[in-house]
Amino acid sequence: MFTTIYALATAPGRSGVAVVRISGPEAGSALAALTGRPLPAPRRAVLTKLRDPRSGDALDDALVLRFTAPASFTGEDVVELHLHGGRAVVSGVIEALATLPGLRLAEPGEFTRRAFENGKLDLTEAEAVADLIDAETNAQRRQALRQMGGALGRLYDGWRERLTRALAHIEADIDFAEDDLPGGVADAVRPVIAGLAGEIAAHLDDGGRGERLREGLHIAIVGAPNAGKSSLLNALARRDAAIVSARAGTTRDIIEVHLDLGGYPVVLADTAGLREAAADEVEEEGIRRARDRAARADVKVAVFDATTLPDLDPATLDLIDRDTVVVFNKTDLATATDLRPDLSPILVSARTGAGLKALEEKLTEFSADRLAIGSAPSLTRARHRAALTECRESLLRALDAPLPELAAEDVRLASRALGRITGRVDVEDLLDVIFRDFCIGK
Ligand SMILES: Nc1nc2c(c(=O)[nH]1)N(C=O)[C@@H](CNc1ccc(C(=O)N[C@@H](CCC(=O)O)C(=O)O)cc1)CN2
Ligand SMILES: Nc1nc2c(ncn2[C@@H]2O[C@H](COP(=O)(O)OP(=O)(O)OP(=O)(O)O)[C@@H](O)[C@H]2O)c(=O)[nH]1
Ligand SMILES: [Mg+2]
Repeated sequence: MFTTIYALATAPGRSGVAVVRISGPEAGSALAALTGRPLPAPRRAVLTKLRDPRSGDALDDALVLRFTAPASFTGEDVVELHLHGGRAVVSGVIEALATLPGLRLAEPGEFTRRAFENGKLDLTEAEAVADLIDAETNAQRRQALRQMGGALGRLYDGWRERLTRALAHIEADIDFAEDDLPGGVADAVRPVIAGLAGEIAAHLDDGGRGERLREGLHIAIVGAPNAGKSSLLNALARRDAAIVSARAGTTRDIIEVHLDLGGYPVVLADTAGLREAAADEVEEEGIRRARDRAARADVKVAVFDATTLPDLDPATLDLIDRDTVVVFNKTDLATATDLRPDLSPILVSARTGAGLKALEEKLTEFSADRLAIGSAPSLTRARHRAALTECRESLLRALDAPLPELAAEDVRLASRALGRITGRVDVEDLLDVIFRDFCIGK
């Protein structure tokens, strides 16, 4: 039914070891063609010479490993070639595989897609494989591992089972009722549906933490020109990411750096200094982008120049809300910094590094507050959120339905919405979109 696919599973380029993975019915014969020997026992690594089957040219002394269907990652016959990670070794092996009948290069995510299609993983677990590969911080890794272990899928499958039973109840009522049906859903089923609608609402009302943990918390640095925003970004990033100069209006484009704050992923953005009289239309556009980023950020760092105290830039003051950390910068130059305790400013010097640790701690606190996940699994994608919202709406409609037949149809829709998240029902149209974002070889 499936062709046999192959791809480099490790990162491209020169490396210590490179792994080429082959999956499908011809995986074993491909291995035999490269070694010219009988197949090794499954799940046993064997050191062997690989040769180009046409020329007999030596390709590598490799460690090879095979898995037999269905006991493999994809559920198919799988062969792994653990090669010396030289470019010519890898390209030689890939070219040799290309000449074998019934084999073709895998598309991004195709191994994992096959694992899904062979029932090894549900869709949330497959998505978690991609998330684990993309995980850059401990908290992201923990969330991905939990989902890959099936926690989210089990939650949704459990809900779906409850709906299946509720549906059976409603259908029995329809079958056995006398001519005069009482309207709507029977009293026995009502609390089941209402209860589930409530659980889904609570699950949805998580402040988007699972999704944010995947994407990273967006923090925008805002303030007047020359306040030291770019200097602060560089100090927090510990590299020279943004241009710093004594001229007001230096930064125009948004400069992003990725930080790991106590295991939480953060996308920190430097923005153009806010002022009324922009020097030109380029700076004007920069300020527009700065305001836009500030509006969309999860958290803002409002930077003020402490040397101008007690004057504080009004445009920056305007942006302060409960998601804002106030920073007084250039405290190495300022004399009076004990003003405006109402703003709880963090006193820093981007130049000397004073106060940066306190700022990092404050931002870590914000990140933990916005991103920390509890013991229950969180939804991690807009796709999950949309399906759950649809599910809940169908359940609420079922409760209001004037006829049991209509209620049954709404419960069916609700159940299908859940089934689409885990990939139990009609997902064909979704799969291309989901697996497109995977790495090649995964
Ligand atoms: N060399 C190598 N390392 C790897 C992978 C791989 O494919 N190859 N993985 C790939 O992502 C991950 C491990 N994931 C795997 C998941 C399932 C099976 C597997 O053989 N499953 C069988 C048998 C289960 C068992 O023995 O308990 C099965 O599910 O039936 C293998 C690897 C990470 N490390
Ligand atoms: N003494 C002192 N100077 C600083 C400090 N932080 C920044 N500066 C200086 O202030 C000037 C402006 O710094 P930038 O980081 O470019 O300021 P900015 O807020 O990014 O400015 P724009 O991009 O124009 O909005 C530069 O000359 C910096 O060296 C500080 O903590 N102490
Ligand atoms: Mg700047």
